[in-house]
Amino acid sequence: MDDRIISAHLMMEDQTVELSLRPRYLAEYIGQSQAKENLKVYIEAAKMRKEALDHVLLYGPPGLGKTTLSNIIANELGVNIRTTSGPAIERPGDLAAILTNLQEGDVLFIDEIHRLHRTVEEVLYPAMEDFALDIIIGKGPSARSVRLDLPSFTLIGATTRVGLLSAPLRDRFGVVSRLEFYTVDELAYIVSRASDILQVQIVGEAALEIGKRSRGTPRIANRLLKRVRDFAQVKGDGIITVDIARVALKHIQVDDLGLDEIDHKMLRAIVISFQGGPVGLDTIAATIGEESQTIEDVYEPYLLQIGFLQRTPRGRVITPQACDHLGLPRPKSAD
Ligand SMILES: Nc1ncnc2c1ncn2[C@@H]1O[C@H](COP(=O)(O)OP(=O)(O)OP(=O)(O)O)[C@@H](O)[C@H]1O
Repeated sequence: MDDRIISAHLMMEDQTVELSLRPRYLAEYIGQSQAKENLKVYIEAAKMRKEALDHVLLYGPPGLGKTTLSNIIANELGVNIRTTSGPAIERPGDLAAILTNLQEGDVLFIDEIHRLHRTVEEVLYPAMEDFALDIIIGKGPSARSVRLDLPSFTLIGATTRVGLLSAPLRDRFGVVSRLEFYTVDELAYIVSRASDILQVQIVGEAALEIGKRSRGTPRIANRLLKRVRDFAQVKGDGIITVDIARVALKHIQVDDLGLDEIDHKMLRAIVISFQGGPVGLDTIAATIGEESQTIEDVYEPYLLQIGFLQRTPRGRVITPQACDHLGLPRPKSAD
């Protein structure tokens, strides 16, 4: 179970708070200017033409706001959104039931779309292309295919692993947007906005401090804010000052770049046990007792982004910056 404070995965405790913090309009959605500007134009154009928006694929590490953006798109279009996920649609019939219940122009949001079963994916192709459902009636030689018209709709697919999408599925998305890690200033803004909604007073510098340690990820920023708020209430007078923020973050063991004990353990293992690498992902995973996939999807992207790890064909290699941050001597491979 992935229950680290700096996990970008959605946790039970996040759910109620996330709902209240979720921006509802593009104007409230901070950052991601490239994706946002383009979507603004496409949404406007679809509304002018009174047509469904082209299908949209959103990809990037977890917690960057794919679900939030999908809800905003539906909201801006003034249509309903139906939310499901790749693994939840077990059979073609399940997808057919969802598709036939959509109304003209609706958004169908499929999270983790890379996990759709092949047989389900095949139902999606004509649905995306022609807004039609091909149903096979009967069995054996007398079987025949009947085409059923569907209302026009927008499929929004979200994935953390775009490389796992089959080419025919990927090709059917007219709009493909990669969500990027957020800057510290953007995260500080998200923290300030969330504090307003939660009615907690926070000073600008404290919001920046939380932003710096949120691994470029709004979900983590909001979670850290909640923990820091607790400290401000119990150890202070309820106001989040920079000192309170620092004390709280120290207590919850998130360092000034947002790394926790497991990140430290992993990076240290690469330096000490594997002389800085290259070392294979599975070996790292076995050494620190985490799943390779979790490391690859959730933790590693940020370490790559801040230049602490490099991916080479022979495995992961530590960088001089990472050694300096950990206070360890640079191995030969890192120089
Ligand atoms: N651009 C943004 N501006 C303000 N808040 C944001 C933004 N993006 C995300 N958030 C906040 O972060 C939380 C997590 O976002 P969201 O659930 O959309 O992430 P996600 O990328 O869909 O994650 P997952 O990959 O787990 O589905 C939201 O509840 C919202 O409060």
